Amino acid sequence: MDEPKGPGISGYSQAVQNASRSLQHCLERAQEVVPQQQHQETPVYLGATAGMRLLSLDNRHVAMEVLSAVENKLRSSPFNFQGARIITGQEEGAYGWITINYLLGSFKQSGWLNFLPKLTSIKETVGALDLGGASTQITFVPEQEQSESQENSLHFRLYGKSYNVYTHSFLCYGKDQALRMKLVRDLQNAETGRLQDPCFHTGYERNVSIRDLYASPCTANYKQSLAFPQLHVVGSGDYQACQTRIEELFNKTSCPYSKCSFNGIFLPPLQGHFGAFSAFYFVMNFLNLSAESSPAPLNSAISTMKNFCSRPWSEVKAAYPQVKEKYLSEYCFSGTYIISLLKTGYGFSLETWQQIQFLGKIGSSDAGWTLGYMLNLTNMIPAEQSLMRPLSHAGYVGLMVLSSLVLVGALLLGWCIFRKPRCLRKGIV
Ligand SMILES: Nc1ccn([C@@H]2O[C@H](COP(=O)(O)OP(=O)(O)OP(=O)(O)O)[C@@H](O)[C@H]2O)c(=O)n1
Repeated sequence: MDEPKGPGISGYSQAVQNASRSLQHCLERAQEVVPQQQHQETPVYLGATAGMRLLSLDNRHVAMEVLSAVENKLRSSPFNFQGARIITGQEEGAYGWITINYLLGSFKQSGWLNFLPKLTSIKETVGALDLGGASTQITFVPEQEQSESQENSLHFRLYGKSYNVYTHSFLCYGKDQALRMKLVRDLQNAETGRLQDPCFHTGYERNVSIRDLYASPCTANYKQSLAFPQLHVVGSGDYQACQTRIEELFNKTSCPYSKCSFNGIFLPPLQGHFGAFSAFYFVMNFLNLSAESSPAPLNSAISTMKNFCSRPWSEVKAAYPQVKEKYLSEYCFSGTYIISLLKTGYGFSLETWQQIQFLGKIGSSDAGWTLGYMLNLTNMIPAEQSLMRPLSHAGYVGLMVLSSLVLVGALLLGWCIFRKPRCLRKGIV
């Protein structure tokens, strides 16, 4: 879901209109894909994520209005609408983990997919890294079963096996909110409305409304009265300086546990392979750093970013005329943010970076929380493994012959008992 624009009424009605427009588009697409005779029996669920969690924190009433506008639209669709709700960060992490492990076949350990040899050859489950616009999630099965923080642990029983899973969702650490947080921090020392920003290319300029910038619960605490209504951002394209500013977003000063990621949040030692999807993939794929067979090592990812950020905006724009300007202008920030989040935030090293695979799709399905949400709501993942093995062809034929013989025998016996044919009567009487 798109992020809320701001607390002004026009911003909110804009958010409702945007939600309604994207939904209309989704419904039209679904009506094309699902055969018409199956529309009525096709269940539809709607889950909203961190953009709506933030809107709800800021103005619960408006968030409920958005949800009810969406509900009305879905109710009037030809599908079997089952409900709309805002999911928690913990659910978002868990469903992302379920999706990728379901698609990779890790729960059944059958390894039925062979197009991702690196991940499908693994016997254990794969960790999930999800990056959105407003939040980011990390979810994996740690080596140690006992967790130091109950609020980060989940227990699943799937196909007869138990999983103790670690998960955490960082609200405000999606890439759009992280950029806002960086800008308000930069503003703290600003004397004028002009800001030199190393996370944008040289020659790039953007005006940002100060009111919009502070309109999110992620930035509200930094609010200060400024003499200028607009921030004029001017790019200076410097990866190293950009990284230094971004790293200030991760507070590593105190940790009440044996180990933390940042902001005092428990993180057990990283374990196994990870699939990184959503914006992790969009950005790394654009930068050619997501090769499925062997992702670029951390050092080459850093040199790619250094080189990309230093390119003048006019050159970047000319090289990628097909990419939306909003996305293109932010890839320097986003790529740098991804490296900082994984390296400084979660502590991936040169070695463990190699365990990350950036994934857009697995087979033909999107990697993301939505499939896991649907599998859970429709009870499609059993808690216990079925003990019945499917019959072989020979077994099936044998069973059919045996049941036919039993049936014929039963009919004959019935005929003999009720009709008492002469042959039998003679023998019996
Ligand atoms: N081709 C694309 C598509 C999306 N994005 C960006 O990817 C992010 C994630 O978008 P989305 O998957 O829609 O996640 P959200 O719904 O924003 O996730 P959340 O609410 O959990 O933060 C957004 O910053 C969006 O601008 C991108 O860089 N390139």
